[in-house]
Amino acid sequence: MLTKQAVLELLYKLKDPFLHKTFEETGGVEEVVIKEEKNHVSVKLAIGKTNTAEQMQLQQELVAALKELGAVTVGLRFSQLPEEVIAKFQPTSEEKPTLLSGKTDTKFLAIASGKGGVGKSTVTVNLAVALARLGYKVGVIDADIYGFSVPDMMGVEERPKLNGNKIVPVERFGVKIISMGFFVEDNSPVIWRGPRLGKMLTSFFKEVEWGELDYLLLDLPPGTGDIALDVHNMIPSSKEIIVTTPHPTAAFVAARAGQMAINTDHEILGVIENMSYYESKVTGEKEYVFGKGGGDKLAEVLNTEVIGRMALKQPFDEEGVFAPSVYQEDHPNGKEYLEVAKGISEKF
Ligand SMILES: Nc1ncnc2c1ncn2[C@@H]1O[C@H](COP(=O)(O)OP(=O)(O)OP(=O)(O)O)[C@@H](O)[C@H]1O
Repeated sequence: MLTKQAVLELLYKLKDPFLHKTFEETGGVEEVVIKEEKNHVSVKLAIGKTNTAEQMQLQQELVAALKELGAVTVGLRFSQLPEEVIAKFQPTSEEKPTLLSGKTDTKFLAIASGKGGVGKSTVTVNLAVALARLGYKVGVIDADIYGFSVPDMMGVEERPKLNGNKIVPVERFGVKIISMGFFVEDNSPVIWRGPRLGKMLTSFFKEVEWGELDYLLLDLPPGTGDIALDVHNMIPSSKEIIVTTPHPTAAFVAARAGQMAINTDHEILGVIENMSYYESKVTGEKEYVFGKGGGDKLAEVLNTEVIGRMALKQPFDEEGVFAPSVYQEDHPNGKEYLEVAKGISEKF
């Protein structure tokens, strides 16, 4: 039965993942609200340290346990316990250098688009694989938090493991991947709010055991909203690629994303025009099904160049390999991505 009493009993027994004391001892249960008619429960917990791998694990366990109690939807909010309470249980905490501290040789490459569905994630995934094919050590952060798709596109079914308090990214085609998709249950109704999403993203940099990386690619949320802006501001120094289709309207919208990159001091490396053309299987002729000129127009507006044009074409069917959006090395788009990756590695 989903009652406040039952939820409180459950919470009191759980331990703060950072302080290793029960929430009864730390006094960390701040709020429990139940909406009976919707079988919804929302819980506010104060913990020793927020946005850690341990918090993510606690979230997963908590959602599962609350559902077992009968909750259909769950809202979780975390905040930090007051310093004096933390000090009582944990006298010191040390700040370690991280990927975000600027003491890293990793090059950040963000992939942005003006709107959804133009192929931004497809470009991210294939550029990452192409850079790995060239021998670089590559990571991908799927920062498209609401619309995460990188794991699916690369055919990743497993979830990351923990090593101590660090998250070990999943590796596929030589690319290390981290995605919000790994921390959300399938079709989970967990409600993620704006600021929390931003903090989650920080932990993707700080709490993940990336090892040495030459390139870290970021699949940005589409558009120019808050999250996209948060992400732009969060990365210390990043070059950016803007993806558009050849349609003039798409390019017009993409220009706003480009402007956002410029406003946040991210240098634009170039434009990739995706779904540029369709090559007829019969005549070999190129048909410009989505129009022509969008990429060039965008590049002109942003004072940059078109660094790649990808055909409207699915990857080859490959027996035993499930990666719906990864182009093979001998695929026309696979070859084009390799050229783009070479160009990027020469410039950057
Ligand atoms: N060059 C291409 N040829 C054929 N299909 C493509 C191509 N590029 C992308 N697609 C398909 O188009 C759809 C949208 O692509 P994708 O998810 O990469 O776009 P997106 O811009 O990241 O969208 P969102 O931001 O909404 O997640 C996917 O189904 C993808 O497989």
